Amino acid sequence: TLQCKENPTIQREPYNTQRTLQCKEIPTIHREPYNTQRTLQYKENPTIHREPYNAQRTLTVLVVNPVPVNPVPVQVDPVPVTLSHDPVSVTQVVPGLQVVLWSLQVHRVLPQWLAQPDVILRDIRRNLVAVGAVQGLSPATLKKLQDNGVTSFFPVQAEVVPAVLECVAQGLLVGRGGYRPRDICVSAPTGSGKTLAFVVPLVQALIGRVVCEVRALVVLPTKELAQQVCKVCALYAEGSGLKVVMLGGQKSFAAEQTSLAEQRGGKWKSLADIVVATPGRLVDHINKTPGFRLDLLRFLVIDEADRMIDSMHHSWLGQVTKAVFRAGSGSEGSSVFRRSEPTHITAASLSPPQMPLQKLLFSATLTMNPEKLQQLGLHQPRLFSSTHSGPAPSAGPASAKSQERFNFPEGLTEYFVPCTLSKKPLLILHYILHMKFCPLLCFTNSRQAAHRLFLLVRLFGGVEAAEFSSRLSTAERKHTLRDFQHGKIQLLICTDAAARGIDIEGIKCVVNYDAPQYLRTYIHRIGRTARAGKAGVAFTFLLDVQRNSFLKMVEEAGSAGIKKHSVKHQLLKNMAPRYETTLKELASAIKVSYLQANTLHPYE
Ligand SMILES: Nc1ncnc2c1ncn2[C@@H]1O[C@H](COP(=O)(O)OP(=O)(O)OP(=O)(O)O)[C@@H](O)[C@H]1O
Repeated sequence: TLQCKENPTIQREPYNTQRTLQCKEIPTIHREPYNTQRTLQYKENPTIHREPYNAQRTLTVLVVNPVPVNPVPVQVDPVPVTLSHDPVSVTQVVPGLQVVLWSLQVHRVLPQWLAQPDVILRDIRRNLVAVGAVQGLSPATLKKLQDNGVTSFFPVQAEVVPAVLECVAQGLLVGRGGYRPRDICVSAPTGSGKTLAFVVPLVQALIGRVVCEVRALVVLPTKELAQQVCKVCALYAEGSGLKVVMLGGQKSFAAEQTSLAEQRGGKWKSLADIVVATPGRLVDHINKTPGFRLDLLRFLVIDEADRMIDSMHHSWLGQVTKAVFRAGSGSEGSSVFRRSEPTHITAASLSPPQMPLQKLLFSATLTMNPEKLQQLGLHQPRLFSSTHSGPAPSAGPASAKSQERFNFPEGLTEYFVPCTLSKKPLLILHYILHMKFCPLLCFTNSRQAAHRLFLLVRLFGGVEAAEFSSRLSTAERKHTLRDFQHGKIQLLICTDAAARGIDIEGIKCVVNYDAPQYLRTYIHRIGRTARAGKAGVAFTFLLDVQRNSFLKMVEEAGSAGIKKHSVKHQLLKNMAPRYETTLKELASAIKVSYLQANTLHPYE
């Protein structure tokens, strides 16, 4: 009998910190002096929810140099083993055997909720569902959808809208069957309609509220995205009495404070039901705005969730959670429903009922890494996904990363364009001027590169171009996006500031002028086209040195196939003389702009 004990200092699971794995070899060890390595497997019950990220362990026993037959069974003392991804080796000298080496290796097995999601069909056009056929929608919601021209739901909406509505079918306090509602995670391709999948049920759930309090909070990574989602919320809340407030720094801090709460009769009253915010601004208001309370928050929507998890080092979620379960907050005195941070479920903890906080996560590239998702403290999560999970990520972060697979929009065609550094500007001009790919969204890897390319295209002439990056002020960025949307700009040269979530109708072509370094970046960039079931093309310019690794990355990620698109040298040749002149003009333009920048900001 071999026994190993887990190190009791493992903190991740509050109520079960030590286990004993017992493995018995059958028959006893002395039968095989020539076969010195065996694998014993101990499988954990996969239904155990307390431990979402590792459900299977392998104990490998290596018996070195066994002595001849010894009929007495070998008893090995329990040895504490710290759980880790790498095999942990322990050496013991055991009577009857010279040395026993054994190791405990953790095999990461995806928990059931991640391995077997509710499937979202990918093909939007062929899987539209008439809104009237979707369960749980109120007549007011149906009317609103009709007014906004939505007659059918996209697959993600047809799955997620009823699932959220089911959680509030018995009111905001309890979910289905009287239980705390499960958190919901949604992984569906770019442009598949995730925004309406949460806006519609949120508005319907809150429409009957009596007192105005912040009950829904939507957090997004950038101002532009927050503004876009805020617009959709406002559109669906219009006429319902629900108030939607945006906190993203578009207005001054004081103006945002005024829109959140006001003092009446010596008491603070909320002026917002739904708040759409960027994390930084949100935390500022939590800490500095009197009357801004989250202690009745019912829904926390985290859009672009994988990116928001990456920004967790700023601890915005911790601040939100603190505000949600703030002890001694105003509502505690006035409400019969006290609120405390959920811990173990006991009969006492369920009475009186308290307002549950339900988290809804959305992304086109939602991480399937349970350890990352763990940071969000999800409650019995339910996953809706259009991606079929691959094999469980094996040990170690590197291998887990390389196996990530995502779904690409159905109508997207991907190409790579072999090129050299000097040919890239000519190629982009060729795409616009000769191939008439307009409007064209072009991504570079830095704001300097975007600016240089913008100057070059402008000097070359014949193309209405603009740049979009952090070089521009918020107002300039807003105007640029609007002009692009209205067709006044043919070529928008941008950084990854425009890669996520931005929804501009009519973009038929995306060009990765600089190949993206990360798969997620690629997926979000190319996802600016082929939205809402429409067709679109994406080109990626690849230098020879980038080619193999990039193509491997894209293929492994689940791309339907990336084709080669070569542009004949002859086609670019005609533009070459003008291009040479432009390059010279560009050199002096950059010099001038550098000198100007240094005169204006001599210390930068
Ligand atoms: N049921 C529908 N009928 C018609 N158009 C819709 C419907 N649902 C969404 N759309 C449109 O589809 C487009 C894409 O939707 P949305 O921006 O919500 O996609 P997304 O999944 O959030 O994309 P991303 O991952 O890039 O953020 C929007 O222009 C939206 O108005």
